[in-house]
Amino acid sequence: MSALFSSGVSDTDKRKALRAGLASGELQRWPGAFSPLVAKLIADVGFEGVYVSGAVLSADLGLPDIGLTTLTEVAARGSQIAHATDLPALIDADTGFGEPMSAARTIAALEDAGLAGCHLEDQVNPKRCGHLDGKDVVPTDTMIKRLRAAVSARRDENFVICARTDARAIEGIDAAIDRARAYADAGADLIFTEALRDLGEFERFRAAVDVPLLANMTEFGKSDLLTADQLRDVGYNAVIYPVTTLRIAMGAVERGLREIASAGTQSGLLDGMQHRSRLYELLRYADYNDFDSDLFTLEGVRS
Ligand SMILES: C[C@](O)(C(=O)O)[C@H](CC(=O)O)C(=O)O
Ligand SMILES: [Mg+2]
Repeated sequence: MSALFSSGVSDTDKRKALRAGLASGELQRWPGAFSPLVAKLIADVGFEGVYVSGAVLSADLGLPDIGLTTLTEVAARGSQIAHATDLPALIDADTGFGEPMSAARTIAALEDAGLAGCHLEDQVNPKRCGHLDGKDVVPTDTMIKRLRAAVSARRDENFVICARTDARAIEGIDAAIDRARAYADAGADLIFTEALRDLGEFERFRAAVDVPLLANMTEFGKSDLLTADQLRDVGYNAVIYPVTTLRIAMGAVERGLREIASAGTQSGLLDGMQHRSRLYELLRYADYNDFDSDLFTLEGVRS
């Protein structure tokens, strides 16, 4: 069981766990945590890791996902989420927050923040959601510079640097595969294959690239929603559900607010709510009480 106050597993050990998961041949499932509390729930339900989404981080601040957030904001929220769980957390670093030297600094900041890895994408700035039209990619050699800078700044060799290619929707699948190969040669540990259409495209990617691959099962986008079994059978190594928990929560919040506005009470909503006792269980309320009473007893002994 994890420690109180913060994670009981060191950043180094989480990174080793992430690497081991990627090498295990088992599909690593990383739902997005929109808060530290959600990260605790993800661990409790039994997933292998936690994802910290840029789209969610922006939306949570009331902003669209168009590259407005700063490294400081992303690293700070990432740190809160990463330290709330014993699971490794992979964070969305967008385009690296600037030119290659800034991408390098991003890696240092995210390592310091306790993340187990991050992804950098080959979009131009300002970036867009990978499932929307109107995005664009930088030339391959520009992305390679971004990646090389990132890799050279890494101090913990186990920190996972994932390269995301957005090229499928712009240049087609063959170009996306060529880019993935080039990014792996530049030192990427994992390739995020953004906005592939269907199972056949995931299969093509898997057959063409021999580094670990990550699938993005985001809703209302360009990709079919494939099951974990389908992705496992194709040989993908990791899957993220980046915005899913936020969409579930916001759907419920909106329905609830409308009911309170119309019915004048929330009493019809109680069955759908997380109970106070379940919240306290997740937060380990009783363990904090024990900790506190131990302290109290200790003081009693001293006086
Ligand atoms: C994975 C992603 O980069 C994110 O920020 O979570 C988004 C998800 C989304 O907007 O649905 C993306 O795919 O660009
Ligand atoms: Mg993103």
